[in-house]
Amino acid sequence: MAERTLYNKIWENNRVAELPTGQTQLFIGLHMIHEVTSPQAFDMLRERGLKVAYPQRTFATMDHIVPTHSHQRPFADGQAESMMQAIENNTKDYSIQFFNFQSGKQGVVHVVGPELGLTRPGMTIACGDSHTSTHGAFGALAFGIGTSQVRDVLASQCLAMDELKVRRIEIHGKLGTGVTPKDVALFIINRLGVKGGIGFVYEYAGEVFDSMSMEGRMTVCNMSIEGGARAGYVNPDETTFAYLKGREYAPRGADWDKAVENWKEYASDQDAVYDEVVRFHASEIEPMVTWGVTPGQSVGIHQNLPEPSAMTNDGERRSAELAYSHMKLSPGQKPSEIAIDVAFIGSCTNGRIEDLRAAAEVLKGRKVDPAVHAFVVPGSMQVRKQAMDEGLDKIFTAAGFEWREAGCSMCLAMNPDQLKGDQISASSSNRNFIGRQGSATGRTLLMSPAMVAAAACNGRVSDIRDFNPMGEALAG
Ligand SMILES: CC(C)[C@H](C(=O)O)[C@@H](O)C(=O)O
Ligand code: SF4
Repeated sequence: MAERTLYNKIWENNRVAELPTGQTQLFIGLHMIHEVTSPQAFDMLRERGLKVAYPQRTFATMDHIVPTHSHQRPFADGQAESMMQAIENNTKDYSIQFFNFQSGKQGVVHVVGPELGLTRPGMTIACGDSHTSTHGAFGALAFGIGTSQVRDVLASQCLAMDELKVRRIEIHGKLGTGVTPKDVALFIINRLGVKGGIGFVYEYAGEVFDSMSMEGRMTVCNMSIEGGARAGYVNPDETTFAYLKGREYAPRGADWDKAVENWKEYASDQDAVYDEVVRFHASEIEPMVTWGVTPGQSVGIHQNLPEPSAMTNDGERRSAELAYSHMKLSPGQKPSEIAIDVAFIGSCTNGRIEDLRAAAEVLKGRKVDPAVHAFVVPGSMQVRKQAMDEGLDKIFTAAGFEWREAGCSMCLAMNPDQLKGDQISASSSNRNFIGRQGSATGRTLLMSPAMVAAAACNGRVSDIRDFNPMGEALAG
């Protein structure tokens, strides 16, 4: 038998049955829900008189619609308030643990699961949200599902799934100064395409991932879906175990040692067989910024924006032309010529403590350009608290950033945080689709949190490497 990947092992371990459709019935170890994709799923359960099969395996939070100026109830927006009430009632009726404001644990679902130690190696994880791939950073098999599948998981703790192929993406060497996991994610998508991962799970490997923090691995796994992959993972290692140790839901005492031994077994075998292997070198990766309307339309900070006429692929060229007309940018421009109106730091891609630390490091002793509206939205209440314990909130506010409550905020703008007109944002989020940040003509530039901070201070897209940590721009 061929040696197995982590994907093969988790799949086989959780296989319940082969279905007549050719799909596999897969057991789901952890199910997370939020207020947007769960209400109809509960309605469907009620209509059929079904119970939740394993309520102790589902955990709820709310994130998308939460206002970030204040968590004060009732919310000013009646629709947001009623979505909030729906999740309160549903979790109560079906005895599901709900991380509400009072718990101090509310936040973006993909920040909350890992930080509470709910996300663990070797698990199958599902959530009605495309960025569920984030949890793969722990060596879990985690995928986003639709509302009818949320119903299926609630009712049976199982999903009918098609088998996926595995592409191993190796990045060798060491990342240069100022090059972050976000740049790695944008680089991979740029090279392999926004549809390149369709039908695949991505296994991220090589020195770059071996030496990456859990926060960084989460950033990269989070964006697997932006490259078309249904899921992405990093094999569990000592970094994974160190992150999990002592977390609220992580095993303790003798159970901990047993769990670690078991988790190690899930890592892909040395000679595992992959459907594809792709290799890059870290030295190819620069700080990245998107210029278009897909996360694949990006350049290194010192490259000029590309010429559509030079693109040999028709679809790519048309997409670039559309992007230029929406973005009001031109081929050949330099990223540093793009002025910004809004700076947003947050989201399940880059709203964790390390992201906030990296941005605060840039902002120490600096001021936001007066023309820029800058705000930071911690990914969860726990991230927010930790940041305040470290004094990061003071650095942000002294620089001119607003310090907000936890939520999805302007990542998706299903709340009052929205671009106006054709404003341009420098954003640490994951999608730059047309209309994504609340205005049909709004424009989004994706980049790392440190790059957002730098852009906020300069009023335009900037190379993070031109800043030193002491608050002065480096000469030259
Ligand atoms: C609202 C939700 C279904 C959606 C998703 O699935 O990803 C959102 O989180 C997003 O980032 O676009
Ligand atoms: S932060 Fe953004 S990407 Fe993440 S779940 Fe919320 S809306 Fe989706």
